[in-house]
Amino acid sequence: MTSRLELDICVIGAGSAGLSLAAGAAQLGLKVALVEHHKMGGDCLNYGCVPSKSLIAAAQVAQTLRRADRFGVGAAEPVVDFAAAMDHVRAVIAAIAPHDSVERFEGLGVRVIQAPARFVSRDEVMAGEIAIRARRFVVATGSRPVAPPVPGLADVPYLTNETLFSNRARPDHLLVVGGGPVGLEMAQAHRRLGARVTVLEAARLMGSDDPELVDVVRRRLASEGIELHEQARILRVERDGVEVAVAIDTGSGERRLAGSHLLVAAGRAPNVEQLDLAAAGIAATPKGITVDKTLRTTNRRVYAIGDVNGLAPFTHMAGAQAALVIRHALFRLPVDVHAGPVPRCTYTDPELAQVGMTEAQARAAHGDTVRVVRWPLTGNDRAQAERETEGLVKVVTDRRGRVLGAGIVGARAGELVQVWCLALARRLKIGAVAQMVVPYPTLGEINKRAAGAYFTERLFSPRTRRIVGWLFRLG
Ligand SMILES: Cc1cc2nc3c(=O)[nH]c(=O)nc-3n(C[C@H](O)[C@H](O)[C@H](O)COP(=O)(O)OP(=O)(O)OC[C@H]3O[C@@H](n4cnc5c(N)ncnc54)[C@H](O)[C@@H]3O)c2cc1C
Ligand SMILES: NC(=O)c1ccc[n+]([C@@H]2O[C@H](COP(=O)([O-])OP(=O)(O)OC[C@H]3O[C@@H](n4cnc5c(N)ncnc54)[C@H](O)[C@@H]3O)[C@@H](O)[C@H]2O)c1
Repeated sequence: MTSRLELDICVIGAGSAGLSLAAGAAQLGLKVALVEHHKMGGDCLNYGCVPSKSLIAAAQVAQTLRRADRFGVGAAEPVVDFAAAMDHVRAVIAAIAPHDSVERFEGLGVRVIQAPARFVSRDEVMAGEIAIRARRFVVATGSRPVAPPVPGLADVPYLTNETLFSNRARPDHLLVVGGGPVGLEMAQAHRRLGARVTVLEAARLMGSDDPELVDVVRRRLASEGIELHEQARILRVERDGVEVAVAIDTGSGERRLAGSHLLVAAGRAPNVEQLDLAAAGIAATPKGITVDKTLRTTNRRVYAIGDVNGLAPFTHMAGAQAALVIRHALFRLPVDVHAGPVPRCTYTDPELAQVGMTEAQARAAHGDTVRVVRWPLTGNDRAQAERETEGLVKVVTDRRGRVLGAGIVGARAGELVQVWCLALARRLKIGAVAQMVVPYPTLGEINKRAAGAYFTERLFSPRTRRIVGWLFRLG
């Protein structure tokens, strides 16, 4: 029997975006419902960030053992219990799950409804047997892995991020389709845990990142024994006994690669099919629900945040978009989703982090007036101490020194990039970072040194030397 609910806000989807929105709105005193048809926590907790970073951590331990002799500690080929590594992944998910749980959200005053939601009109949603009317709806239904249109793919068993972390037997040979963040993070983790790994990428690895920085990652992956095929067009996929075989066009002919497992990590599609968006007058493209700068859809009562709008498919951006909707819908403040920087980090080893424009984007926008400064990790004492000297920071500014973007490849790049996130968010000039006093010896010093490099030429120029000489002799 249908029951009715009248609310201030109805949030559809309990992933990173929906949870942040529901928690914020409920704590501000609104009557909120959160509708989720599957697992609380969505992709990030169950099939995305959390399991992938947990597996990467296990793989890092294995790699540290292998390379311990550089520190005078006996190196050993680690004995990897793959199922136990997956138990570790499960345990991390379980440790974080209470934070995203029904119990916690009900404790915050949110009505959690575990059912699929769909629009029935511009201002009503059906969630199972509950008809919900609300002043505002927020669609936060996320995305799912896409299967590329490869002949034969539908007829072979393959893994995606939704099934990979349930696999408890180490693949003998993992074939990975896609050289984006999912493909590369998981390729390296599996390689380090003892699998043979081959990556097949249709274009180039990490296509949206700065090629100079990607090169450092590429070299490391190859040196660890991962077979990388870029510009590889997959012709077909087929079964080969118990194995899966992929035929690729290498440009100079066909090549056949057989593996024990196939992971498809070839991009994402928004979860919109079940929502009956047309019933609510909400427009969408294959990339996601169409939103304006306030994250409102073509139905002004409805917002769309997180992966489902296709703007910036990252957990931190899902949270940031939830905060914008709270500002706009609850506090009636102006917001612009395009105004702030979008940082990202791929957690390969070395990590590759980027915020703001890459050099190519900056040159396209500002021409040759941009300035580029770099600082290598070899020039950092802490990196030397830890034998983590591969990588660099690269900062791009406009001609007045305003920071346009920064990219870092190296150990803990995701942590190191944060100062540049602040610089971009506050529209700082590079001098602000150069003047910062930071503890020695830290990896973070590379940021200050890169910023300092911007001024080196001018600081130690003949003109400055003349001025200093003159000033010094004055007294
Ligand atoms: C392997 C992997 C690793 C990743 N690693 C990182 C990382 O390190 N850092 C990072 O920032 N990002 C990472 N991401 C991306 C990140 O996971 C996503 O950007 C984030 O989870 C998006 O959150 P969301 O709330 O928009 O969607 P989701 O987390 O997908 O949540 C959407 C929720 O809506 C529910 N839902 C869908 N349709 C309906 C319906 N009709 N009714 C009710 N409920 C519905 C779903 O069940 C789901 O729970 C990773 C992604 C993957 C796949
Ligand atoms: N560290 C992180 O922040 C992190 C980690 C993992 C995933 N994510 C997010 O998850 C999303 C999905 O990641 P992803 O890596 O699956 O997608 P992606 O779109 O970033 O990369 C997919 C790659 O697959 C390639 N590809 C597509 N079709 C192919 C084919 N037929 N044959 C060979 N290669 C093909 C593409 O050229 C591309 O390089 C991303 O948007 C990312 O933001 C983030």
